[in-house]
Amino acid sequence: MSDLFYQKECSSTNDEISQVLLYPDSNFVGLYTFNQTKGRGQYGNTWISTAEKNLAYTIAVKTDSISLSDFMFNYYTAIAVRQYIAILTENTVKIKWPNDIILANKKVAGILIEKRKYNGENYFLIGTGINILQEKFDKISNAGSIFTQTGKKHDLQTVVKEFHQFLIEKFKNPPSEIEVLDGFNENLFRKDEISVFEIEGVRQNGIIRKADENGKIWIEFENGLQAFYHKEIKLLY
Ligand SMILES: O=C(O)CCCC[C@@H]1SC[C@@H]2NC(=O)N[C@@H]21
Repeated sequence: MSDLFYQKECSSTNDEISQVLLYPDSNFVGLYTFNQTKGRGQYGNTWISTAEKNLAYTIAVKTDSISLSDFMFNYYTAIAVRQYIAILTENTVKIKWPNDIILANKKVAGILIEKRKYNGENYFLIGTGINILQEKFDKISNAGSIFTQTGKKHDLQTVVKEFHQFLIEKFKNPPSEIEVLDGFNENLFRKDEISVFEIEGVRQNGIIRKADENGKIWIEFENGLQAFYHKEIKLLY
């Protein structure tokens, strides 16, 4: 059964989705709110969102319905969210490795993928926060919303319904791993451009060349190519 549930207020859609995964055959079930009070980001960070301005959404997908490796599924999710926001905004949208969604140089969406077992079934919980109408952001943050970046105000209910259908379609029809990797690299933020990175507190210029099938990013420095895992390197932008 694929359904979409709404909660007026919710701690975290990734945590509360268990309440709506009622049957062993539940798959592609979504839960959303516009008022998430304990949003979680990657690596134990918090995800803070202004009430009634942004979308917090989680879709539960059975792991055995996905043929991609975890790294590739992570990339594929970023590709799908990127594509949806590009279609919605009619703008260029990029993926900042490993899975932040960038519109006009600001992060407008973040993705948190977790694996959990409910009713004896293993699920990917794909949580996406999309900043849609929020007007003000911390000046030093790299965050923005679709509104701050395009000047357009989208209807939250319309967006979530379209987004849910879009993701179901994508997850039911995943392409090959080669296509995922190519699609990811085609939309990689700051690929082939000189950027500033921070490695163990030291700043260095380098050029992003590619993301690989093991989840690493390859960056060219003066002394050659080097590969990094997430958190080993920070792109300053
Ligand atoms: O960029 C990140 O660190 C990931 C942020 C993910 C936020 C979304 S909002 C919906 C879902 N529920 C959560 O608590 N987190 C994810």
